[in-house]
Amino acid sequence: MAEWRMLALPPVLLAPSVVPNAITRAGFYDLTQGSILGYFPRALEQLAKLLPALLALPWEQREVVVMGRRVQQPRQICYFADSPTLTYTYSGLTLSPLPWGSGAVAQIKEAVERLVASESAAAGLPGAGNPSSGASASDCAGSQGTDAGFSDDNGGGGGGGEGASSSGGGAFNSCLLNLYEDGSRYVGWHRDDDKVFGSEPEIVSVSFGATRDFHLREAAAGGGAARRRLCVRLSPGDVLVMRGALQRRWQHALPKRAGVDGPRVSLTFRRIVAPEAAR
Ligand SMILES: O=C(O)CCC(=O)C(=O)O
Ligand SMILES: [Fe+2]
Repeated sequence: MAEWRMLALPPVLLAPSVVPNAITRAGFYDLTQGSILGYFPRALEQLAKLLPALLALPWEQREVVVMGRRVQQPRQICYFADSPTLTYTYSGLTLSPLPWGSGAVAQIKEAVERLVASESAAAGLPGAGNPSSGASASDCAGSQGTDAGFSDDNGGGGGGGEGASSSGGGAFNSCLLNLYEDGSRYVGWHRDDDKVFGSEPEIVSVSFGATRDFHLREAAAGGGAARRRLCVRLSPGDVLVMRGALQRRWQHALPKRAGVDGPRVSLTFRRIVAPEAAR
């Protein structure tokens, strides 16, 4: 039975008999051996009003290569970053970033950075950083007229001046957004363990629109044991932090859900610490 170690104060262990495979309380959890998951329900609920602006972004359904076959992704995506050099390539697809600008995505970015810093500090965890360090929405707003809307002074990755592990907190330098038009749209099991994000990436997601279930499972079970699994129900304004060994030891997915008619948008904030352009 899963018994997740909760890191935040008060140090409450989830009772397996009550919530064996779900996390419903706010806090940081160590799922296994430094695989950190933070869950902050409704933390950015006040930004749910931005859903119409998010839906109006230039979404694209893109083609990827899965096991040698070209297929359309079962969702739409949109990608933002600090600089045009922060491309992101996965499954044969290279994403070229849009600049943050000063709209909904920039607003959410700033709120996410503040939230992660304050929750990390409250839990006594590293990653408290300086919530307004590095590239902020106001930096970008003040830099219109530079390279197609990109700011001059923060290109090249390594946001916040942190080390290559990327778990150090501070500003995010990129964001992959997903649009799931209804319950037939999904993302399959995967890990966001690409080299560009460093060895211990921190990825923070924010959800808006329809409520959907986010699933996690151990990438490999230890010693012949069954893989552990976990489900987190994500509602508008919910924030999920993935840190430490989580991308190495666990996979995640957002499965199809019959009966969900409305769209869901997720923003997944990341730090590119080893830009593809620099290789
Ligand atoms: O939509 C979500 O919450 C998950 C998206 C995800 O896993 C990803 O963008 O890598
Ligand atoms: Fe992911």
